[in-house]
Amino acid sequence: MSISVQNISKSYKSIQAIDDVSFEVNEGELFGLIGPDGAGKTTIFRILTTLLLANEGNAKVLEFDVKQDYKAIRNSVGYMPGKFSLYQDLTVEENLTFFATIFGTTIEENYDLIEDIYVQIEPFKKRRAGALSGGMKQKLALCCALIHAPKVLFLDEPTTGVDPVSRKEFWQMLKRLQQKGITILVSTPYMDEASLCDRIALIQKGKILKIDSPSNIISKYDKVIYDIQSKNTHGLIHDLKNYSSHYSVYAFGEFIHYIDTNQNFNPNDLQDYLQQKNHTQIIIKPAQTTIEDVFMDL
Ligand SMILES: Nc1ncnc2c1ncn2[C@@H]1O[C@H](COP(=O)(O)OP(=O)(O)OP(=O)(O)O)[C@@H](O)[C@H]1O
Repeated sequence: MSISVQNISKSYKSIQAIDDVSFEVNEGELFGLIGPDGAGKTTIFRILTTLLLANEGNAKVLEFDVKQDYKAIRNSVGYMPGKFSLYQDLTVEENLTFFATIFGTTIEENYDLIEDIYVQIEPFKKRRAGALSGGMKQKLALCCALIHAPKVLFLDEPTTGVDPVSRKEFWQMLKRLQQKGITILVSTPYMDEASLCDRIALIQKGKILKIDSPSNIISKYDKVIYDIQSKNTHGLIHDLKNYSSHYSVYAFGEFIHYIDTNQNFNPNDLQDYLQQKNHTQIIIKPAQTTIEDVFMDL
């Protein structure tokens, strides 16, 4: 077991940031904390990286206790905080040297671990970190978190504000790091990234609502979702919400996702209803369930 969290709670004055959270991350696993802003993800990261004490519960990282063994944890984990963690006025190279030095190592010593990532930013090594693009900042921050060869890597919303191509590349990098034996706990508000993790915890309002592999979470979802479209999207949402047997209606990409309460739901009846409401170019077809759909129904 690389990470073990047992019944952790934390409040900031009257705000209950996390409430009785428990989960475990296996050695070498890529585990995702998936949830919207304010769900409590950063609080969990800060407790596990020994920057914040929980009010209740216990947590261990690499068998070290977050309270008693905080020094050992700090030496053996890498942390990439959500908010930009680099020194904006230092260059790429200076930032990396700084992080290597505080961990008593050098860039050369662990270069093989960061090489894949560093070669992409090396052409800009004399540029100040503050003048890098979002994707490049993210790669540099990852290099800095890796420079002391941590066994566990904590990545808090590493892809927030990063363009889709860089996001994709970033996840490919994470997979390669995982193959090198690093355990990774990553958080993201992007539901499409959830499917790239081995297991995920869906978290909302400080509580973990589900923990499983993305495929199990989807296959255990027992409702049938329909993709619905018509020429008048705004009116469609309104009319679907007024359909007497509707269960849920929400925009999903170019379609509306619709779930009916009736087990014997007949799409033709809904088609007739929408035609009566003067909708045209109506499409009703079964949709693929996604993690986002499961989340919407929690
Ligand atoms: N220092 C603090 N003082 C008071 N409230 C806080 C503090 N830090 C976090 N909170 C509150 O605790 C809750 C959980 O915040 P947290 O930052 O852990 O969530 P998050 O899932 O990481 O979201 P975000 O991406 O917005 O940071 C939120 O309601 C937040 O407003």
